Amino acid sequence: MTVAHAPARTADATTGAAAPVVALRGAGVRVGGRALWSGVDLEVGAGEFVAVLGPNGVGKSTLVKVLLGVQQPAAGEVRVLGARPGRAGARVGYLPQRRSFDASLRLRGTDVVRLGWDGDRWGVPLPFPLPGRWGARSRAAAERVAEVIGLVGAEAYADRPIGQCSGGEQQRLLIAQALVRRPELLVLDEPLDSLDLPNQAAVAALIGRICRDEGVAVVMVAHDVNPILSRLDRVVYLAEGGAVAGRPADVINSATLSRLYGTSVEVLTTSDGRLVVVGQPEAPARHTDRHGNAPAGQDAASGAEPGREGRRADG
Ligand SMILES: Nc1ncnc2c1ncn2[C@@H]1O[C@H](COP(=O)(O)OP(=O)(O)OP(=O)(O)O)[C@@H](O)[C@H]1O
Repeated sequence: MTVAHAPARTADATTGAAAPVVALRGAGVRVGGRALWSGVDLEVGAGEFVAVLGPNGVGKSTLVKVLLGVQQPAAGEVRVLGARPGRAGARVGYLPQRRSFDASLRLRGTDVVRLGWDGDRWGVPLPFPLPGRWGARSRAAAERVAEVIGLVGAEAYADRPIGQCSGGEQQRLLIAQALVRRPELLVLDEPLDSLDLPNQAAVAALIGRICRDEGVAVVMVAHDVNPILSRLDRVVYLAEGGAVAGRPADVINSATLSRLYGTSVEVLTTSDGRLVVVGQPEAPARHTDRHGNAPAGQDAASGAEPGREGRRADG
């Protein structure tokens, strides 16, 4: 895989040698007795931004689970911050896919961010100051919470109940929650999902800034690569049985994707520089739920033959 510049490294827990933030070598995974993807080679250095792309159901969220240590790889080697996945604790921040809050939820944005600091130990923070050492810890937490709320630009609505914040505002607060313990790696599962275009652009810019200015490595599952395309260092494109990783231009092109999927895939560039992938094989039949009740042989969304509809990369 082409690496634009040498990734910054951390010490490997076993060997003591310098190690990238994330390293997958020949990694593969099986769920429910079925191989999802295999042969994934990927290195992510400090401050690098990498997107995980591929059709629905191909195993993007499963790759996230592998990085978090929740899902064991079936093949190859996976290291996160120089250790086996799941060992890095607060050094890894995580934003799960599709979280929504009930409008009547009383928890404020600030409380949600604070849960990222000590929610695993204390639940919702106490509303009164604590004395002594606990007071100092509590003040440090409050300062860090205020700092990350500033970092994501959420000051104006952080004291509002989270359920009354917009989708974009909630997403910024959840990113702040994932950042509050100063992670070196941020793993984001479709953080732009269900946001409108201006909010997609704003949250993408925020994530890019976190990478560049804070030196945090970001691995982000994306349904549409376009909002983040200009900010990415690398992409990993998953397919049933295979994968390809590299710089966006080296991966998201007709020749590479046709080779990966074993069928003719066209990557078109629109006049405003957006990528559209045409002919990418649709997800396996398991994902019929995402396509309504289309008649056999017809896709509900596009009316096209399954797997032949145009879609933005990756879609
Ligand atoms: N524990 C499990 N047992 C059996 N199958 C599973 C399990 N977890 C996930 N799967 C299946 O593995 C496949 C990959 O799931 P995953 O959520 O990783 O895909 P994805 O690429 O993130 O999909 P999407 O784009 O729709 O979010 C799906 O077909 C899913 O149903």
